[in-house]
Amino acid sequence: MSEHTPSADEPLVRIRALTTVLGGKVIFDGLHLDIPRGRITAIMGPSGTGKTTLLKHITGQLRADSGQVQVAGEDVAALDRRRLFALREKIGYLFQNSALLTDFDVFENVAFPLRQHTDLPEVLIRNVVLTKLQAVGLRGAAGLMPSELSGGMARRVALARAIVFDPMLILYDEPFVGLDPIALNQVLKLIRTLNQTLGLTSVLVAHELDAIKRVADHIYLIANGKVVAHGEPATITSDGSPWTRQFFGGEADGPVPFQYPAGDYAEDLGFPRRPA
Ligand SMILES: Nc1ncnc2c1ncn2[C@@H]1O[C@H](COP(=O)(O)OP(=O)(O)OP(=O)(O)O)[C@@H](O)[C@H]1O
Repeated sequence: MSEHTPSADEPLVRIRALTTVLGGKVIFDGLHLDIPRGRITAIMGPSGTGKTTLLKHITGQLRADSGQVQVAGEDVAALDRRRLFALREKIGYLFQNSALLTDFDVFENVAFPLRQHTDLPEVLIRNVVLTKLQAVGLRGAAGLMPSELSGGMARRVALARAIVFDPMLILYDEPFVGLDPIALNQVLKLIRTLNQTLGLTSVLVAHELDAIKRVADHIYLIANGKVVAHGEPATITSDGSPWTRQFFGGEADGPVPFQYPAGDYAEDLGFPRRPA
């Protein structure tokens, strides 16, 4: 790809002065953020704050209005189509809904990206798929259909598929939603184990603070288009700032107001205006 060879302690993802406007709304307003290599980084923030949008910037699905998103030393916006696809092959993406193909069994779901993007012989496809299924503990489920899987199993199959190209980076978007405690623990354990054994870098978007505390090395809290807090789970949640107090304390009112901006209440109710 490029001639730039990033060093091991350079962040894998470097976001600088990112500004994004969608539908007339400012989502990011000069966002700065680093995703260090080999670590598990959690991105948290109120609903609609732009967490999924941030993941789309990292994969180059979305262009910024200004600022820069660098992945492995490359400016994502400057990549041509071919190099963008090459970059995307090195990024695994796990969605909340798992997005398995319902007409294909587990084996074929994991094999799908290999069949789409490579000419590997069947024997190698089989080898890769079974290795990935073994890594998520589901080699024995290769012949099951998605309808026969629990929510936790479906999430693990999707994870096997997300690592099929041995990515350098894996993006988890709401991976814990709807999981029972056992499945949640299995997914947490997998995120941690895969990060270590495959030498991955992981980015995790989620709302479940308890789960995040157990798996993430550090947390970015994003609100109003910027990073409002950053730190290790043990310290960030008690740093005393109004943002962390409201977000991690689950307070209904604070920097994120309870009331959506509105006009004058009395006027809305049709009361006569009071003289000034
Ligand atoms: N293509 C688009 N056009 C216009 N607005 C968009 C578009 N995509 C996202 N948005 C808006 O951008 C904001 C951020 O959306 P995003 O899905 O990134 O938030 P989020 O932090 O992931 O939210 P949640 O926690 O609820 O999943 C939302 O207000 C959303 O409505």
